[in-house]
Amino acid sequence: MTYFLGLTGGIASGKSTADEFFEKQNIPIIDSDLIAHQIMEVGQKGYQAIVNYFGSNILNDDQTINRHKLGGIVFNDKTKLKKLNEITHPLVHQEIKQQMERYRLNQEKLVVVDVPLLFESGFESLCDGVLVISISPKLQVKRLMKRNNFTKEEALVRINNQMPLSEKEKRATYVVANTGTIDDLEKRLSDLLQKIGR
Ligand SMILES: CC(C)(COP(=O)(O)OP(=O)(O)OC[C@H]1O[C@@H](n2cnc3c(N)ncnc32)[C@H](O)[C@@H]1O)[C@@H](O)C(=O)NCCC(=O)NCCS
Ligand SMILES: Nc1ncnc2c1ncn2[C@@H]1O[C@H](COP(=O)(O)OP(=O)(O)OP(=O)(O)O)[C@@H](O)[C@H]1O
Repeated sequence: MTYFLGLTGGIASGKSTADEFFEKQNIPIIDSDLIAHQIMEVGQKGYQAIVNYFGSNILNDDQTINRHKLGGIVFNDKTKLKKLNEITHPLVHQEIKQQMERYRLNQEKLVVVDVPLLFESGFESLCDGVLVISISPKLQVKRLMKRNNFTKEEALVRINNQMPLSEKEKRATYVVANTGTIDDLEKRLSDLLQKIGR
């Protein structure tokens, strides 16, 4: 039986950094951010619906969707974020489920399913356990500002568009703090794999 480990957390809490560790252990990852990006590529299922709703001003010169610009729009307008979610989420969820089914059929032992909005979209019921990567609000702001070159205000807007990390921690099966170095995180994840026994 495949064990599906849901992986979630807040924006910039360290999910992708955790994925890098799991990849090094040859554990397959289903990456929903990547899937969301793929479905909005030119000619893919989400592209036209997004352009129809948001208009051609969100396009780059080569007709690809400018995600930075789109992010700037939706994270400052709840109605537009809701609309983007309505377009993208069914497509993303369908692809995640298909990938899960393929791994199940291949009798893969452990698969990590990285879904930033896992609890918000009720995905925990499809997972055998959920790991939340947690950090303090202060560190989250700091890492997000540094990675995305955001002002503090821009970082807070993104964070506040998500379920509070403290709420996610309450709902988690496992919580791993990413408050130290990346080596510390890897050690904690390694201990977790021992615990899960895979
Ligand atoms: C708004 C978009 C274009 C911004 O793209 P960008 O490349 O700048 O960011 P990226 O996709 O890498 O997301 C970074 C992080 O933002 C957060 N985030 C992304 N989408 C959302 C959302 N709809 N609501 C709240 N937080 C979100 C997540 O923590 C995610 O890990 C993009 O995030 C998007 O299309 N979002 C809608 C689809 C979605 O919900 N994706 C999340 C996985 S299902
Ligand atoms: N332990 C750590 N020490 C220092 N920097 C870290 C640590 N863990 C992650 N980072 C950095 O913090 C930033 C956010 O981490 P990461 O991209 O893994 O978060 P994420 O949860 O995947 O973000 P998103 O929700 O946007 O997908 C990155 O720049 C990453 O390199």
